[in-house]
Amino acid sequence: MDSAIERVLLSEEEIGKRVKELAEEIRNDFPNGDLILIGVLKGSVIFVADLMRAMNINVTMDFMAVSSYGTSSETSGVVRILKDLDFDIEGKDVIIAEDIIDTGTTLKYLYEYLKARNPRSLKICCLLDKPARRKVDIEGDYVGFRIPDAFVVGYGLDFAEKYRNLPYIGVLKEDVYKK
Ligand SMILES: O=P(O)(O)OC[C@H]1O[C@H](OP(=O)(O)OP(=O)(O)O)[C@H](O)[C@@H]1O
Ligand code: HPA
Ligand SMILES: [Mg+2]
Repeated sequence: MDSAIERVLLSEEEIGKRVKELAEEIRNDFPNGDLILIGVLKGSVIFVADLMRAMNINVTMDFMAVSSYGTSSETSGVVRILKDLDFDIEGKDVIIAEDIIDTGTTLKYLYEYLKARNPRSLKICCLLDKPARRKVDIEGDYVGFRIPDAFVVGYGLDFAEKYRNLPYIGVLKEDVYKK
């Protein structure tokens, strides 16, 4: 285990199993496929890659880049769009795939922003949900795990751009981010 990690919250096996279940839930809701899966850079990259391969239906992948955390462990509350979609989503079935809903600031902003482009349907799929920290009213339609209020890294999630490549999700030691 990496020395910056206090404890493993979700093992590689637990994550893999749950991602497959989420993919199946989505496939059951959209059996004809033709979905657009929108990943939110960079945290969702590993989740999106695993989720779409487990779905077994036609999906198109696109990414948006927004940033509110920068290199900190606290959200700035201001969401900036750094990269917009490559495709038009009007009349399409769209799922936003996120690694985590924490305060909800990022997803709330993104949801309203994409809704205004008139997709046929717009759903939220998030691997992790930290309800204790929520500041705005937003819920995932497909939620992997509800987790306690701790700063977590791994499986795409970073602290100051590090630890994204850990295969598990772990709680970061406090002295690493409170220094
Ligand atoms: O619910 P919130 O409080 O808004 O937090 C969740 C968002 O914050 C993180 O992104 P970050 O801005 O760190 O970018 P990254 O994905 O590149 O790490 C995370 O990946 C989510 O997108
Ligand atoms: O717990 C977290 N870990 C990493 N990035 C995050 N962005 C919001 N919450 C988190
Ligand atoms: Mg981050």
